Amino acid sequence: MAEAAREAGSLPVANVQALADTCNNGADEQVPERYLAKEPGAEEVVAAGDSTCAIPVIDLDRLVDPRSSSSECAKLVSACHDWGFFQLINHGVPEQVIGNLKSDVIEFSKQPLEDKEECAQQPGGVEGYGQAFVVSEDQKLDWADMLYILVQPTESRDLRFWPTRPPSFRNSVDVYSSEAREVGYRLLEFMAKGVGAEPASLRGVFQGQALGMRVNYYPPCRQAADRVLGLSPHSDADGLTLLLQINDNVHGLQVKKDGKWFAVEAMDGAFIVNVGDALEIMSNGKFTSVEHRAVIHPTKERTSVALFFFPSSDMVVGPLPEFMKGDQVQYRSTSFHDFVKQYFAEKLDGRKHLDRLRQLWIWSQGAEGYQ
Ligand SMILES: O=C(O)CCC(=O)C(=O)O
Ligand SMILES: [Fe+2]
Repeated sequence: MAEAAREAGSLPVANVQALADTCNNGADEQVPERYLAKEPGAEEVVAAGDSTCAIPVIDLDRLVDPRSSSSECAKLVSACHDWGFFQLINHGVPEQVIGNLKSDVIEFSKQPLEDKEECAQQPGGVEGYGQAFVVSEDQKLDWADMLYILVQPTESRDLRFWPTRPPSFRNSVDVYSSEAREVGYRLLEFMAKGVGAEPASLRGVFQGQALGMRVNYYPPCRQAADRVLGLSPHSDADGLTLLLQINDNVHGLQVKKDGKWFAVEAMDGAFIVNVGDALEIMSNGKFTSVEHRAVIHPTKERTSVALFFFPSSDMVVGPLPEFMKGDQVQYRSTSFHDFVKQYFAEKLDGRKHLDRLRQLWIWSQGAEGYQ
C-alpha cells in the first residue's frame, strides 16, 4: 500500500480550519459553494440513541474467554456482514495510551497554521497535513483537514510528515499504533475463526504490512452545518479500520444501511471498527465494506483518528481459499496496487469499484460458458 498511497496525490486546497475561523466569526462571510455538498433532508438519517438501530457492540474479553468465545464470534461475524461496522469494548489498549494520543492530537490542531504546515503534504503525495483525495477542480470539498502518515512498521515512516510539536506527539503515536495494531490482528483472527477459517489465515495477510493513520479534524460550521460534509460518503480501501473519536459527546459518523444513514454515538473509550474493501473481497463477501460519511456540528469541533490496516501492495487480492469452502467465487482478483489506483480514480467510491469486480467476475465466467 505504501507505494500506491504515495502515488495518489491530492490537489492543494485551502486550509479548512482557517476558512472555518473566518466563516464562523465574520457575520458576512459565506461558506464557499464548493463545500456545499449536501441537500438538507434529502436522505433519511436515523438518529443515534435508539438501541435497536445502533451498530453492534463487540467485547474483546468475551471473544477471548473460552466460555463466551463462540457466541461472541458469531456476533462479530454478523456485525461484519450486516453492518460492516461495530464498536469494540474491553480492547485492552491502556487508557493512558489513548489519553496521550488524544491530548497530543488536540494540541497539534491548536497550533498556528504555519507550524502545522511544517508537515504539509508535498505535490503528488498523500502523506502529511492537508486534504486528502482532491482529484479534480470541480469536485465538492470536504469540511475537514487531515494529517495522514504511515505509522507501522517503523521502516515505512517518513518523519518529514510527523509533527515535532507537541514534543510527545511522535512517541504517543508510536505507542498507540503498536498497541492498536495488536488489537486489529486479534480481531482478524476472531473474524476468520467465526467463519470456520484458520485464524492465522487472515492475520497472516496483514501482519507486518503497512498501517496508515489519519487524523481527521472537522471544524464547526455555524452557517451551513447541514449542507457541508466533513467526509463525503466513501468506503475504506483497506482491510480493517480502527477509529477513535477524540471528543467525547461530539458525534458525526454516519453509516449507510438499507438506504438510510445511521448516526453513530461513539462509546467512551471504545474503538469503532469497520471492514474495508480488501477484506470484503478476501472474505468473498462474508464481510461487507460499507459506505460511511462524517457530518459537521454547527458549533463544536470534532477530531477522529483512523488506523488503516493494508495488505501488501503487491498482493493479488481475491477471495481467500480458507473463506471459500465450496462457495462460488464472487469477485475478480486484482492487485491491491491497481485496486487503490482505481479507488482514487472513482473518487473513493469503493462500492462502485467492488461492484465492478463482482461484475467482471461474472462476465469472465460467462465468457467461459458459466451460467
Ligand atoms: O471521522 C469519522 O468518524 C470517520 C472517519 C473515516 O471514515 C475515515 O477516516 O476513513
Ligand atoms: Fe472511512
